[in-house]
Amino acid sequence: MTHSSPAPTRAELLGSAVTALEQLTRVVSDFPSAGVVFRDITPVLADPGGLMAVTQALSVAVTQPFDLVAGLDARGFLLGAAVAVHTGCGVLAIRKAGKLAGAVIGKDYSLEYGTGRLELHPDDVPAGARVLVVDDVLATGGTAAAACSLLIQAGARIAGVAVVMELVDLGGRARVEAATDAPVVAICAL
Ligand SMILES: O=P(O)(O)OC[C@H]1O[C@H](OP(=O)(O)OP(=O)(O)O)[C@H](O)[C@@H]1O
Ligand SMILES: Nc1ncnc2[nH]cnc12
Repeated sequence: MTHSSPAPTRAELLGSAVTALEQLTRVVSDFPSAGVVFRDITPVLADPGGLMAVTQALSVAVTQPFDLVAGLDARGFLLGAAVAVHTGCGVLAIRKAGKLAGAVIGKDYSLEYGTGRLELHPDDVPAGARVLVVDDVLATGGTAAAACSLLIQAGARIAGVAVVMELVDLGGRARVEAATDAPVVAICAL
């Protein structure tokens, strides 16, 4: 008779990701502009255990069911695709302006170190789809709030917003919560 170990709990999956993030995140001062402390998770993603831990944690961070994952340009693409494969969903690319071909809807936003515009192909969103929005960092919340607004405009329902890291002092959570009633969950809050 074989004995398999029980599946890890949600708390264990979140804890493993926090450990990987603490060990592997690169912190860079004054990037991309003076005064910004940049939290770079690319070393976490380059590590097989780190990538798996963060993917598993993002996949269970929001407990509401979802049918589709949306990854936010550009680091959110890596995470969104990983979560989509892990959970058996498709993935939407919410891209910076001028990159998506064909009919798009767009929204201007501001973030910690500038301004931008996000775009989405509304035809890729099935009516009423429950979408999990995935990104690496929640800072001022401008990016995630704009993404939620676009998805809602396209006919989706937001299942939740899952991010790897929340920079709490920048107050982004309130901005996202103004755009959606869905839960906003960060694996780690700094
Ligand atoms: O909460 P906010 O203040 O909006 O900031 C968070 C956003 O900032 C970063 O993206 P960035 O625009 O630097 O793009 P990148 O992923 O292409 O580096 C990060 O990946 C988030 O998407
Ligand atoms: N401080 C920061 N580090 C990494 N990504 C960010 N996006 C916005 N602010 C950021």
